Amino acid sequence: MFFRRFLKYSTINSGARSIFRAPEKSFKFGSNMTEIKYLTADEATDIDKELMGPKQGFATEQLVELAGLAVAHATTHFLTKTRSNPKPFGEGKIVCVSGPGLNGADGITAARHLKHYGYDVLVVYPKPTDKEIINNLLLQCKKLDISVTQELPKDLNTYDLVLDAIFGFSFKGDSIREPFDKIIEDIVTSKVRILSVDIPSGWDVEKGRNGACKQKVENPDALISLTAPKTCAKQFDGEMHFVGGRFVPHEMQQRYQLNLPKFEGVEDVALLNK
Ligand SMILES: NC(=O)C1=CN([C@@H]2O[C@H](COP(=O)(O)OP(=O)(O)OC[C@H]3O[C@@H](n4cnc5c(N)ncnc54)[C@H](O)[C@@H]3O)[C@@H](O)[C@H]2O)[C@H](O)CC1
Ligand SMILES: [K+]
Repeated sequence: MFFRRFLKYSTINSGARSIFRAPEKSFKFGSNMTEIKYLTADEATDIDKELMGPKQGFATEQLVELAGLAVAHATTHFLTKTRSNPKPFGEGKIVCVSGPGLNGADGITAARHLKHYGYDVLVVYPKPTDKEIINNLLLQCKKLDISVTQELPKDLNTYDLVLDAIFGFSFKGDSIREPFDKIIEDIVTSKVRILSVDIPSGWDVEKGRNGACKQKVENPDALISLTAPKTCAKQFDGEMHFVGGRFVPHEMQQRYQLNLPKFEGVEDVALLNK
């Protein structure tokens, strides 16, 4: 049984580092292969609410920290192992573009971790807020000498990666309001590769790029689905699709039949096969 499981997984090697590549179908003992769960919008919201409510007792800050750390790890895996121009760990310029909600908070948290890893990081936070959680995260970045601006850098094309942390599963509507409409347009028309956090911004949680919104991060190069992939992630056809955030209690995983892949060692991200 273990041998069969082993055969279903492959490892991507890059020097001494490796990351577990899990199949989109994860193994369930004593049964056939069971597909990883793709969440509807309602399921994603329910899981989020339950985790942060009295039933499970997680603080928002805790989940954002765990999500942001997973985003930082997925970013390093992508930049060190991408088929085109991979870079040594800690080398490269990353611009994190953060929206007004918790998707943005995940990105700002990732930016802080990436700076500790040695990356040259810029945070673009276009719409100032009075949310304490976000302002604390921005302060932590500034204390680490990470520049925080409201506009994209003029030399965007010199960056190695854009972290798309603009909108996650609470995005709604058939158009994007200012200033994010222009920002998304500038990102997608640049040459910089994009790693989207949880959902490519502007995609519908279920209909994906076929949703009503015309402005969107149409073709990200990488995606990290947090907690579990949303239905839209079935349409992702970029280079690397990670699932990240190793914090869902086992009972919840079973009740929602998430069928998450096994995370290798201390990894909090797993790469899903396409
Ligand atoms: N599931 C988990 O365990 C965790 C998920 N996390 C991340 O949080 C986001 C969802 O965060 P939320 O705050 O609910 O919303 P968003 O960040 O997706 O965005 C809401 C934000 O966007 C504005 N907005 C909505 N539609 C539009 C529009 N058409 N134009 C302009 N602006 C729009 C809205 O007003 C709000 O301000 C999830 O995806 C994960 O990334 C956390 O990490 C916690 C753990
Ligand atoms: K996003």
